Amino acid sequence: MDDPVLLTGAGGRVGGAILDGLADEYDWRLLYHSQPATEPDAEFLVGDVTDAELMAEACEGVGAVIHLAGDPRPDAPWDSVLANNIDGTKVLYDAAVEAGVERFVFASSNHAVGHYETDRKPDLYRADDDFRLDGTELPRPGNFYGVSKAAGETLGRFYHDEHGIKVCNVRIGNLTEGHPPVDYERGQAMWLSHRDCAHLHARTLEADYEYEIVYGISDNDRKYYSIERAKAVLGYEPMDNSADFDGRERVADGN
Ligand SMILES: NC(=O)C1=CN([C@@H]2O[C@H](COP(=O)(O)OP(=O)(O)OC[C@H]3O[C@@H](n4cnc5c(N)ncnc54)[C@H](O)[C@@H]3O)[C@@H](O)[C@H]2O)C=CC1
Ligand SMILES: O=C1O[C@H](COP(=O)(O)O)[C@@H](O)[C@H](O)[C@H]1O
Repeated sequence: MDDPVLLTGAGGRVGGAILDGLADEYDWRLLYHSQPATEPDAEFLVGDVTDAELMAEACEGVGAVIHLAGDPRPDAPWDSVLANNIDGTKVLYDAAVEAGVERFVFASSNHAVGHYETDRKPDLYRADDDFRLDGTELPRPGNFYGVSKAAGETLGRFYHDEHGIKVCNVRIGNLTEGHPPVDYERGQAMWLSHRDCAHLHARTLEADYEYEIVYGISDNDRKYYSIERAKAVLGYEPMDNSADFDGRERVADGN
């Protein structure tokens, strides 16, 4: 991707992981919700994704959008996900299509499919369980936040079919820095390390696809999300595995 890349939610956790790994790799245009504490090294804007005029400005001349901005709380109330996640994504898609943006990468979530776990937990969190979701299944959100992520994926389906924009929905697992979640089997099964997060998003900017739903987790021994689609379509080559950690300590380097 030679053209500038718009990164919304740049000041958040996922945005930090992407910029840590890829700051020098792309010509970034960053969207912050409020004025960042330190001056970013890249071009930036401040405002809300529901602001259509600002999103038109944000999308002008960009080749790709990585859309992270939104309310990330699994227990977020309906009013918040409706405005920040659903309406914000729709406003940004409109601006991207109008500006002729080539591809749109959407931060979806494990919570879009949370209810597949209901009758299978805790077994599916364990390494010897071979149940896998692969992205072809229908959404089964476990909360309104998950509903908003399923809605974002469906908006992408519409804008792809209607306008031809390339869309990659990444159902992100649980991003934590340095080590997987401690004493949390679900989190270890869906851990996404910072470097795998950055690499995966680089692949979403480089690979050839039309409309995709992939899972964004590291290559954990415990897993119930398949990463085969991300490997095959995007060329994702994760480096980390939550099984290599004992609590906060890396005790092996299996991958
Ligand atoms: N951190 C994780 O493990 C996961 C994150 N995700 C998704 O990834 C995205 C980023 O998540 P995090 O970085 O963890 O959250 P975060 O809260 O650290 O970052 C989100 C950023 O978006 C901004 N934002 C929120 N509403 C906005 C609006 N209306 N307009 C402009 N900016 C707005 C916030 O100010 C914040 O800087 C979210 O869409 C979240 O749902 C999905 C699955 C897992
Ligand atoms: O989508 C998200 O998922 C992760 C993992 O969910 P959790 O319920 O196991 O914590 C969550 O940490 C993150 O905040 C959220 O945006």
